[in-house]
Formats: sequence, C-alpha cells, structure tokens
Amino acid sequence: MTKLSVNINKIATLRNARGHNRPDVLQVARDCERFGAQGITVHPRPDERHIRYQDVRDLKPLVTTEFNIEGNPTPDFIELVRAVRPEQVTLVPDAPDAITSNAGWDTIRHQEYLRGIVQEFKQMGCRVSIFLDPVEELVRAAATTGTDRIELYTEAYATGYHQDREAAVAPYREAAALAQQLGLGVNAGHDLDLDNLAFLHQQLPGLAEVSIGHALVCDALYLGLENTIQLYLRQLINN
Ligand SMILES: CC(=O)[C@@H](O)[C@H](O)COP(=O)(O)O
Ligand SMILES: NCC(=O)COP(=O)(O)O
Repeated sequence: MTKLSVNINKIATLRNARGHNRPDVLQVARDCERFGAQGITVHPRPDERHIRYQDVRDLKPLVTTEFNIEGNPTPDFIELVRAVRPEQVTLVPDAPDAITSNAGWDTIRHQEYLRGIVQEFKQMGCRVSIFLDPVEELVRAAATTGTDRIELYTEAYATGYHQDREAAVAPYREAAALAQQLGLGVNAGHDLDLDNLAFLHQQLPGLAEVSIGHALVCDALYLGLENTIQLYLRQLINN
C-alpha cells in the first residue's frame, strides 16, 4: 500500500498572509487525517515563511498518523527534530531563499556528511529518507549512508508527463527498482497531482509513500478538502 502524506505548508502560507490563525493549521492537519490522509508532512524553512517551527512542535501531539518533517539539516532543524521526534525525517538540500525545493542531494559529493546526519537522526528514533533525482549513482551512494529510504524528486516526471509519460517515468522506475534491490524503501514527491499520480503509482511497484501539498491544496479550493483527499487516495489503489 502506498501512503498519502499531505504536505500542509501551503495552509501555513495562507495563514501567514494575514497574521491571524485562519486557516488553522492544526485543525487542517486533524481534518486531513479524518478525511483519510495516512501522514502529515511539513517543511520548515529558516525564515519560517511557510510552516513555523512552533507549528511543528504543536503538531507533534496531534498527529496520529505518520509525521514527516522535511528540510535541510541545519543546526536549528536538527534541534527541532530532536525535540519533536517525528516518525520520518526527509533530508532536502534546499537553499534558504529557494521558493520551493528545486534539487535533490548530490549523494556522491555529500556521502560522508549524509552518513553522519543519517546516523544522528536514526539515533533519535526517526526513519530517514534522502530526497534525490532518479539517477543510478545517486541511489547507490545514498544506500551507503545508512538511510532507510529515498524520496524520488518527481518534478522532472511531472513536467514530462503530458508530453511522453513513458519516457518521463522510465528513470524513476529504474531508480526505484535499484533502491529496493539495495534494501531501501522508496517515497516520491514534488508536483504530483491528480493527472500524474496514478501512472507513477502503477509504474513503481512497492512505492511506500507520496507526499503531496501544492496541487492537493489547489484542488481543495474547488473540490473541498475531504473530497480531494479521497480522490488522491483513489489514485493509489492497486488495480
Ligand atoms: C521536498 C519537496 O519536494 C517539496 O515539495 C516541499 O517540501 C514542498 O513544500 P513547499 O510547498 O513549501 O515548497
Ligand atoms: N516531498 C514533497 C512534498 O512534500 C510536497 O510537494 P508538492 O506536492 O507541494 O510539490
């Protein structure tokens, strides 16, 4: 079964636009779970323009499904994870000023660094996932760090999907199969939506989890949050 983890960063972005508590991020997280989400993802950034560090702390006792914290492991991020102890930490190398995550890890160049960081989070009791592009050498290097999973960065898949979905998914299918052979679990995320999700899921047997935020929140404006989550879950049913 592939789990759907809803990324609620965009809910916080909307709230932050006015400085009050509408929409209520904590209530939305509860509602995502009530409507069927099997996980909640947050991606705190140093300037806290999306989800805030305090939100992450406040969410911890409320999230009853899997709590996934994504981010660049700066000292502040590491301390946050140490305090919150989520089920999963996803390491993402985004620059502080990046609008959104725009690259995966170079696991070859940062192999030693990642090994130490992975170990540190595992000692906190968290499952660790490394965000990367679907490239054989990157997957092989990730496997040497001791990480539990990789998260395939699906921006290129999403961009190529409408032109040639077979070509777009091929590198992901190969990377996922290799990761599984090497004993790693496989997650996927970024720009997944109601058009491209079912095909990815079909082509990547054993996909453990997808984290989806931007498109899901946009769809919810038209379709409602409950209905939208149900529609995303339906894309993840095995046929
Ligand atoms: C890691 C990743 O792929 C992201 O998509 C990101 O965490 C999304 O969050 P934002 O929407 O805040 O950029
Ligand atoms: N890890 C990806 C994620 O959490 C959400 O990405 P997106 O759906 O907002 O592009």
